[in-house]
Amino acid sequence: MSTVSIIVPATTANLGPGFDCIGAALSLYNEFQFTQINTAETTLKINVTGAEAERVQTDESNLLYQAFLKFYQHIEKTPPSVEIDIKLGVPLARGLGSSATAIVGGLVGANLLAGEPLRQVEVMQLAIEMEGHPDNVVPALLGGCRLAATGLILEPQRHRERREEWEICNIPWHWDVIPVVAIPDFELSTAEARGVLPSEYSRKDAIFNAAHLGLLVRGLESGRGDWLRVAMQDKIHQPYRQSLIQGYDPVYAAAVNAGAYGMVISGAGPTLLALASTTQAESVAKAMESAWQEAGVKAEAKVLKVDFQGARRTDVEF
Ligand SMILES: Nc1ncnc2c1ncn2[C@@H]1O[C@H](COP(=O)(O)OP(=O)(O)O)[C@@H](O)[C@H]1O
Ligand SMILES: N[C@@H](CCOP(=O)(O)O)C(=O)O
Repeated sequence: MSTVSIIVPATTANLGPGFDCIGAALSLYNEFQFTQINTAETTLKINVTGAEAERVQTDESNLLYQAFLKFYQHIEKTPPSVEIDIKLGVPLARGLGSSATAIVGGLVGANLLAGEPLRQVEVMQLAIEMEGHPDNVVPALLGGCRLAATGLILEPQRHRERREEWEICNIPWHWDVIPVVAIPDFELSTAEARGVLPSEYSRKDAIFNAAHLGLLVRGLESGRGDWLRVAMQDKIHQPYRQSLIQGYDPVYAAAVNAGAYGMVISGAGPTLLALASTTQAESVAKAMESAWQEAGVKAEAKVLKVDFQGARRTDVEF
């Protein structure tokens, strides 16, 4: 019988203008333990603890287990019987990458149990395939703030474009840029929040986001609040999602009035993310929480750190 324990950080994806391509890992964690059991037939037992534990499936449809199965399918081996313990620290369906923790957790746990036949880059590839976009699974796996892009190869004879492998770029994060999240007590599924987005955009909006993403990267690196204030604006997803988030406008006003550089929707929402200096972060958190409460929504705000390690094993010392 062998056991591995890992933690996987929450993420905040998009950061305003970087829809589907940039995200950062945060100091909020899900913990997963995998115990391999030797039985003739493949069996599964899942135990879940923590807030909203009853909302997580404990059968084969569990997303963590789906990722575990995908790993074994990929290496063309029969999955072993396993008991999985899940300790939830990342709230579900709030735009903090709970699904990414499950996908990364299932793949990393399976890889460790199997004796690490896959390299980290291969695990990452599988995770992106499962999630459908890289901006939450990549920082969840690697930690830090990461930008992901692929090259496209034209295949004229087949009338299509094919993706090359992902290029992952580490985006330096200035020590005085502090992530503050305000998490409301209602859920918004990523699928629903993607469903309200248009399929095409104007050239004006594309140029707006290209410029703002460039400025965001330099703002995060330099810690320049004047750049971040402008850079966090976006025309690709936020204008369409704000109406799904009751209280967005007053919480935005409260965050900026309390000294935040700016505020954006975290991932697909409904959590709202402000970036602020160390000296302002606590007051920004309090202001966001109260504004949300005044708008009739119970919410909890947290001053977090960027997690620079990503998914990691916790049952062995390195
Ligand atoms: N620890 C977990 N174990 C299993 N499944 C999970 C876990 N965390 C999240 N999920 C699945 O992911 C879903 C939420 O995904 P999603 O709507 O993308 O929101 P989020 O923004 O939190 O990633 C949950 O409803 C659940 O099905
Ligand atoms: N780019 C995606 C990110 C979804 O992140 P999540 O944390 O909400 O799962 C999107 O905005 O749809």
